[in-house]
Amino acid sequence: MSGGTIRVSEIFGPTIQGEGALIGLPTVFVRTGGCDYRCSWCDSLHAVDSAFRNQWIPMSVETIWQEVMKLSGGKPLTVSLSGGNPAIQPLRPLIELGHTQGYRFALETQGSVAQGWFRDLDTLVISPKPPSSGMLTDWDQVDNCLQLAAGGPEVALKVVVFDEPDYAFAQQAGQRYPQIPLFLQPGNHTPPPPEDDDARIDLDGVMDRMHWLVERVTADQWFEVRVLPQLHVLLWGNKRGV
Ligand SMILES: C[S@@+](CC[C@H](N)C(=O)[O-])C[C@H]1O[C@@H](n2cnc3c(N)ncnc32)[C@H](O)[C@@H]1O
Ligand SMILES: Nc1nc2[nH]cc(C(=O)O)c2c(=O)[nH]1
Ligand code: SF4
Ligand SMILES: [Mg+2]
Repeated sequence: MSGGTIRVSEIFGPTIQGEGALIGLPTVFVRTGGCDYRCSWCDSLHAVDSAFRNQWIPMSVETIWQEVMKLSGGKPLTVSLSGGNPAIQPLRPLIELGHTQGYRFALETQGSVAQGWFRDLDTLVISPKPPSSGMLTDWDQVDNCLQLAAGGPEVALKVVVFDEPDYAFAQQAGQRYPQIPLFLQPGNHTPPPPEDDDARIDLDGVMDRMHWLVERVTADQWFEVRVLPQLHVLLWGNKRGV
């Protein structure tokens, strides 16, 4: 066994990456269990809420890798590491193993925990949490994440926006990191678990927020930002495993 075990909520795919910088790219997801945050609107509570802890399996790197290989048919692709907060798991050995076989790794995190192995990633997406989440962003930690990633992965920022205060927060993020591509993503209202498979998100609300966001950034002549919906949410709602 190489390294410690990783707490896994689910492994699924291939599907397409539905969000941000890699939108549309075929990918296999490894979703880790456990998060140091609890956002009011988290759409992945099954990987956050300790009520689901019994569904998080401690897996060896080898077992995870077998599953990724099976799902991808052994053909290298980008593995998306999400959660929960994947940054609290010992992921370095998994990334090292996958790289030896030509796979790439994109990791999604809120930027609250920085790891030395961020530099080994191919893509790092930091998604600082706006006021509507109820969480407080520690920008020093986001800085640490970016410092540890320097010279390594492509980095992008992604901010979920539900309302005007969230939009102002996103503008601050853009001003703080003018060199880093910034993606704005309208929030969705997901019904809480155990509803999953067919649970309907408020698609009309998502579309309204998307329209509003486009109007907002164009009226502000904010021409550096990118506005994208969650493509997988438009296609499948909050269904798991896609
Ligand atoms: C479930 S999180 C897991 C990774 C990490 N904990 C994070 O928040 O970046 C993956 C992405 O989904 C976004 N997200 C979570 N709930 C959402 C919602 N209700 N609407 C839109 N995006 C959401 C997060 O902001 C993050 O960018
Ligand atoms: N297709 C697809 N794209 C995604 N992008 C981010 C996701 C996530 O939940 O982290 C996600 C997800 O769950 N599915
Ligand atoms: S940080 Fe990410 S996984 Fe954790 S509660 Fe917030 S959106 Fe959910
Ligand atoms: Mg999701």
